[in-house]
Amino acid sequence: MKRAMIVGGGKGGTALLGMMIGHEHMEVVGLADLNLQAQGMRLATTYGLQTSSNAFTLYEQQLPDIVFEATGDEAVLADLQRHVGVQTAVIPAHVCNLLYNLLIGKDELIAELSQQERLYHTIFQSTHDGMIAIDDAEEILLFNRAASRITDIDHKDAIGKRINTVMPSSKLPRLLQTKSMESNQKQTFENGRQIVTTRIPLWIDGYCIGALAVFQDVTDMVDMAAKVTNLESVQQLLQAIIHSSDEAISVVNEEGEGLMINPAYTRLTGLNERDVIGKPATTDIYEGESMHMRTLHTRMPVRGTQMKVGPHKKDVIVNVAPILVNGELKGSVGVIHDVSEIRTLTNELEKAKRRLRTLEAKYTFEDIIGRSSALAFAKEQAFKSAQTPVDVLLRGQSGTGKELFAHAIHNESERRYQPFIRVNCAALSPTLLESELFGYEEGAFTGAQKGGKRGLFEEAHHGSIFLDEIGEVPKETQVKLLRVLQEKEIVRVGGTKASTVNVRIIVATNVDLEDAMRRGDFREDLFYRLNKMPIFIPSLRDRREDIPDLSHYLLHKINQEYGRSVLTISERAMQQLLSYNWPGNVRELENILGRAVIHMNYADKELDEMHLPTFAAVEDRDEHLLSERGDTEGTLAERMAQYEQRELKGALVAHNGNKTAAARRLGISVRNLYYKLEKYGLEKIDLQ
Ligand SMILES: Nc1ncnc2c1ncn2[C@@H]1O[C@H](COP(=O)(O)OP(=O)(O)OP(=O)(O)O)[C@@H](O)[C@H]1O
Repeated sequence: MKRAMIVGGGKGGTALLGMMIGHEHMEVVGLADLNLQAQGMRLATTYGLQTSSNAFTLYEQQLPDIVFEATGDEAVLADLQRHVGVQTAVIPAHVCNLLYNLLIGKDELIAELSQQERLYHTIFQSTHDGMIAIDDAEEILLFNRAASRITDIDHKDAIGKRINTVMPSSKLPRLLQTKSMESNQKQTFENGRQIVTTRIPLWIDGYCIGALAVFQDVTDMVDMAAKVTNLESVQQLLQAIIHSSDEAISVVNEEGEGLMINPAYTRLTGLNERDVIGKPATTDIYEGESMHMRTLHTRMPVRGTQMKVGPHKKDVIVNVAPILVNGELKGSVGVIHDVSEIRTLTNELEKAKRRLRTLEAKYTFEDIIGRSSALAFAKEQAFKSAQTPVDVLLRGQSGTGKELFAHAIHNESERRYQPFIRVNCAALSPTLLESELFGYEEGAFTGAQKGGKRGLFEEAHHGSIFLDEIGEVPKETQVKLLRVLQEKEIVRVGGTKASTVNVRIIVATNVDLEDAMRRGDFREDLFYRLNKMPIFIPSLRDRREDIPDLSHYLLHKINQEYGRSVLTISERAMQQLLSYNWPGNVRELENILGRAVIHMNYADKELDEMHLPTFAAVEDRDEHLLSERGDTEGTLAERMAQYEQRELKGALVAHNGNKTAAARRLGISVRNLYYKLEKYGLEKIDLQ
């Protein structure tokens, strides 16, 4: 064991003395200083050391092997060396100071430390941050409790060891070279703990005497952050999925309070987040019991519940499922499928199918435009009769929409998927009409088809037959019709066997049937049989309030037919349309609008007065034709003939030369009209 003497009894010497007490190779034998401090004195006295204010005297008394100079006063040391040649070592003042401040484990010394120093020590040991200091030889000077906890290394195994032998991954030695601070560096220790550390070079009096690391264990934080980040991204993902869905989705918590909805939900129900989030689902959009609440109570999914939701009472199907996490109820999620569109499409499809099947019955009650009470009454009667098997008589002027009604009745009845056969009784000769309606047996007449032919009544079996212009049916055929109406039986032309047909008969006429009866042209029994369910379709002039709606509807129809895009009708044009008398009813309105659109430029978007014919002129011409009546001389027959000619001309003018329409308006057959025009030389009448 070497005998050591310490020169410098201030803090540095005291600290050095403290370090060496109990050292296995070194025995301190004296402490010399001009100005010995109280702590040094006490420590020396406790351990029975010699103290002196004169280093030479003390040397001579103790004759140590080595003299440590702990104050940095190298002059004293140099003198000693020169005079006695003893081995000396200089402990720089900063090292001494560091030792003094950081010295641990020597309870006696600690007890001597000042209040402030004790406070530093307590903080240093109790701080949650790990602290490791090394000296300029990379040896660990300092290793606090937190450092032990984080590194799993006992401070006793660390103090005094080279840091890399204890902690191979330590970057602290690097600072001795770089001498620059490294803040908030991430590092993973050998035991897997992750830390964030700040490494600080230690400077005293311009010397870098070591390095200090202050670090925190962030392993738990990193784990948590990873979890949080993960959770956040999962939540965002979930939200993105829910938001992009076209199905309306709502999520509630276990209490049934709204947590989340998507835009589709708002679109469907009209409710936004403010109305739903945090609000109880007990008073939600659904009629009756809340599906969410039912699911939360039963913990069972609810599937395929049909409901009507939102301001527009849309048809929806609701599915709700409980949200169970590890068997614990966390809420429920509801998905609402809007099926109204599917319903509409299905209806459209049905309509299309119907059209295909029946070829003819294209219109429904929705296609009958007009809100006037007169039309509404007729529609209501027709609608009601459609629900029953009753045969219907449609009456009204030409062009009022009788055929439209016949279609609508068929399509509203339970026969809608069965045939709808339309027959224009005025367009066929009496014999042809009979064979068409009732069919014929083989050899019934010359040219009759081999094997005979089914009649239209048979074709219409289970469906409806629409006999238009019933007033034109010859009297012989009327008898047969009566039989069908009464017995639902037909006998083919040339046949004897009656066969049953299940047909609803809808007939229409613009002829005054009572008058025809009086004239003997129409059978009374047939009339009364038909008159069970008469429906009168009002003339357009008697429901002028329907003209705007009808005009726009027809304009749209014309646009589609002609590939045009006329959007509006000007105020003045509408006034014109409203003031006209409409002898040709809706058909005439459609014709006039159609002609106007044809004459418009492609760029024109508004139908104006100038596009319409001069109604005044049309009416004047009618007036003129009528006023001529009074001035005419001649016999009754001549005057009758003249009157007839004017009526014929008037009807042709009103219908723009359309002979079928003119004949309809006059209540005569087309054949008859041709005959009369020929008779009066009016075939090439100038309509302008
Ligand atoms: N209320 C209405 N809504 C929409 N379009 C209508 C309406 N009434 C008639 N129309 C249209 O007017 C035209 C004439 O109608 P329809 O052929 O049904 O009349 P009608 O009374 O049967 O005529 P006619 O006695 O000359 O046979 C058709 O193109 C029809 O679509």
